[in-house]
Amino acid sequence: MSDDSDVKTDSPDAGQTAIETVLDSLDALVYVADMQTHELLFLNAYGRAEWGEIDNRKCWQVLQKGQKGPCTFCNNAMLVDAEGAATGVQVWEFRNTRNNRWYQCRDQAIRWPDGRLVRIEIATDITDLKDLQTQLTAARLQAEQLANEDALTGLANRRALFALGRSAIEQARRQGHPVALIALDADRFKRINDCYGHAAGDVVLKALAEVLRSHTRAADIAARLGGEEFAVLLPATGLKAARDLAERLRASIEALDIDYRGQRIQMTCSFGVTASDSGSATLDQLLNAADLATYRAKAGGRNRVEDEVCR
Ligand SMILES: Nc1nc2c(ncn2[C@@H]2O[C@H](COP(=O)(O)OP(=O)(O)OP(=O)(O)O)[C@@H](O)[C@H]2O)c(=O)[nH]1
Repeated sequence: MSDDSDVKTDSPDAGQTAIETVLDSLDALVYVADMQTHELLFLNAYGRAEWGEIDNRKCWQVLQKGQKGPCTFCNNAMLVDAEGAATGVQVWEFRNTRNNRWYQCRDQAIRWPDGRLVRIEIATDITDLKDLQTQLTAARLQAEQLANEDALTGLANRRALFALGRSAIEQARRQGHPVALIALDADRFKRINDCYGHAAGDVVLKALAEVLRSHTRAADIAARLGGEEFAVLLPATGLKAARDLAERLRASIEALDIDYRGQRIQMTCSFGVTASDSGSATLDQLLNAADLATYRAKAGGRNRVEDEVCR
């Protein structure tokens, strides 16, 4: 038995209509362009709705913005090999220059009915996915930063000092360089909190961190170990240079005149300095030696620098 619909789908025209119906129903851009001239041979309904009719134009004239010639990123050359045979599907991601949306493009060279090789592209909009990826990357970077950064001062935290410090010390040991550590502890910080309030104490800790930041090199690691305790790890630095730096830090902190809501706050710190000549000490050993020296600085009257060789 044969009815009207059988007759329609059997005819070449009907077949073409069916294929175009399928292509025009896709939630994706499908286009075909001549690989030599870039003449646009087919654009499905999705493409026409987004970029307009073909109107005897080339692919780059329809799909891209303000170009005077073919796209600099055109991948036609990758779609055929040296013998002119199709190389298969090339998948890539691209941000369209006309609508700024992201697409995953699947490109391929195919034989057109008249025998020439043409380029077919199927491109799906992945903008939402890209936005999500961007948000996830930003969130991951932020989480990594938060995990390594002291929230109040923005300095490295204890965890980061250990993570970064171990590799800095390892490098110093391999190169036979010295490595030094300055520990500092705010003097009578409880009084600052008690007199001016905890928020004022926070402002003072931030000012102290700023002094450390402004006196250290990129390779140094300034960290807040917790509370009012800080440390600076100094790669390729011997005891004498570290002591000199600690003295400059001490004087700069003593000279701070912090304005907190109209009140002037001064502070001092006690410093313990240590160094390992050949970089052979561990970070724990450096911290312990610096702690001993800090303890002596506190016991000796505060606002001073003491040192301790780390063996
Ligand atoms: N504002 C503020 N205060 C903090 C923070 N962390 C710790 N502190 C305070 O720092 C003070 C430390 O006090 P202590 O350990 O007694 O030492 P100190 O008063 O500095 O005395 P010395 O170390 O002996 O000179 C405490 O009052 C803590 O509450 C913080 O993040 N912000």
